[in-house]
Amino acid sequence: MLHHLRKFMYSTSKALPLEQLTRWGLHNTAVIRNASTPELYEIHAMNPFSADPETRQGSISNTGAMVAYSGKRTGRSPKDKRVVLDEQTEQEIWWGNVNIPISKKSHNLLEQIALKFLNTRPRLFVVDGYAGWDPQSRLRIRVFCTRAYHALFMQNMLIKPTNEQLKKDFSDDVDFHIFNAGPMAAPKLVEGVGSETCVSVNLTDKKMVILGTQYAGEMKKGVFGVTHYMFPKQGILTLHSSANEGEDGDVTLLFGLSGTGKTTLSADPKRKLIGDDEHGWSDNGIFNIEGGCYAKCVDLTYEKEPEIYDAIKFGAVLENIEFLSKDSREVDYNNISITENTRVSYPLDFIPGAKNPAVGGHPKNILFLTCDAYGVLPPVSLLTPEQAMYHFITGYTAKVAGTEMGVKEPVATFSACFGEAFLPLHPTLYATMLADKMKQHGTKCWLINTGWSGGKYGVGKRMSLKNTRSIIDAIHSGELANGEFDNFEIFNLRIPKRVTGVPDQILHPKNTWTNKSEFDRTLRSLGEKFQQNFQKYQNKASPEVINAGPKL
Ligand SMILES: Nc1ncnc2c1ncn2[C@@H]1O[C@H](COP(=O)(O)OP(=O)(O)O)[C@@H](O)[C@H]1O
Ligand SMILES: C=C(OP(=O)(O)O)C(=O)O
Repeated sequence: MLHHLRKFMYSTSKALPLEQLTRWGLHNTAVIRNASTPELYEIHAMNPFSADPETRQGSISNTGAMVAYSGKRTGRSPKDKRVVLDEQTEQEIWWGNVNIPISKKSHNLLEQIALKFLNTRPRLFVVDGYAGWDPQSRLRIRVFCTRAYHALFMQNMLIKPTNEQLKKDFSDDVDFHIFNAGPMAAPKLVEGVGSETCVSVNLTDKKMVILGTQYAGEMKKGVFGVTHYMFPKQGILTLHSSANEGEDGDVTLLFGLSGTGKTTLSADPKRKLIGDDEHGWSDNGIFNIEGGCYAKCVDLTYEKEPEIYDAIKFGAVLENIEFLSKDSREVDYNNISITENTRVSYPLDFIPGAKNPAVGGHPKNILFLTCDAYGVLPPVSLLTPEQAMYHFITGYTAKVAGTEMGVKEPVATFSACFGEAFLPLHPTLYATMLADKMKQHGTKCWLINTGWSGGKYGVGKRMSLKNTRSIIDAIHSGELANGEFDNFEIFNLRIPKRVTGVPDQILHPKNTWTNKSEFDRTLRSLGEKFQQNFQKYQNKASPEVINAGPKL
């Protein structure tokens, strides 16, 4: 049966030139490159509902999405990420907690182990695609992996080349390789490896090895990290943001850490989606780095997020969800027994009206989304250019449960550029580029709290999506920029007096707290945390930017 299937499946029309395999010592003969979605579904569904959660391939949902399980790791593993320290990277990289060094020798050992694994699997998938919609600066990415789910995921997340482009751009070398041997544990005996998981990047030789994690997000964020290294060298700023475009062509960027609302809020029926997570800002404007979206689907309902709900169909990949019943294959979005970080990946064009090509002009508005677990930051405030720099470098939010392993409830965190985990270079480099571009294009910047209101986590409630959406509508209509403002104490932010569709009393968060002195204490304590955090940037930031922070 398997033999028959193989003969049937492995068409040679998209075959990879042999030397592109042998140069790595790859001799697996069952190679499938840029497989069609049905082919991937057939392979994927061969082993549904295996008793062993580590190996179960998965199944298909009642709406036609591929359903897959990533095993033990259901979020990214930032503590297990390594970057090769060599002559080139030694001076360039922002070494520390985010970029943990590993020797070239160890990386090469991991690569050899991964290649052995790829050689011994029943089949090897190759995914070739672009990162970046701007033809002038796009990167050619090649992924080797052994699970149909990973192949479909990356075929969604990279920009799909036509058969002609495949021949022209992907026959020789490419710009970056990913060797995904995720189902195999990392050998702890290799120096520099800290656990059974290791994601090791060699920025000089442009390759990445994944061992001991099958969480698909590791691949897409791996590509993002590389663009953060390569694009700024060409004057292109990389952004951990979503982007959309209004009827008049005005572009908005929505920055934010995981779970703050980039994907949810950028899917807006009144605006065209450019992308939900990763963008570049060049002299030509904004371009999406990806070909697809990767949305959280915990508690998803049609009523709250119709565009995302409807995107869960044939060609989408649902990761780590449970069914309401196995008979119906209907998905239970409220079930978090596997993880809170249930996800769905789908191509951009699954969102009605998404832009193709996914590019836009220079942004008119930038929204910093922060999910404040203390419930003291206002739902919206307008930032001066100096405050914009301060808050960009600070990158305050609460990490919500799920996306990173080990986070169980919201934890206040400061993540530079709203994406510290993906920055190979020092944050002030990206912050300076942002300041220059904002100044050049007259971009306005707003801080939006999509987190708690009426008290901290456990006491208050998450800001309603309806109110956040009304706030964003009022930014887009120009109502807020032209309206009146009050001053918000300690942080000295301008908060609007009124926003259409939003109750006046929630605009100043103190009004939503029953215990006012507790509010004052919590606000002051958050201000202190900001100041403490900013100390590490004190000698690199200008006095104006330092002065734009909270005053106690
Ligand atoms: N006020 C709000 N604004 C944005 N998202 C909210 C809000 N309240 C609840 N949410 C939920 O928070 C999650 C945001 O996730 P997502 O948009 O995928 O974040 P990101 O793309 O930034 O990682 C979604 O599950 C969304 O339903
Ligand atoms: C997929 C990820 O990003 P986000 O949560 O921002 O979508 C991730 O960080 O693993």
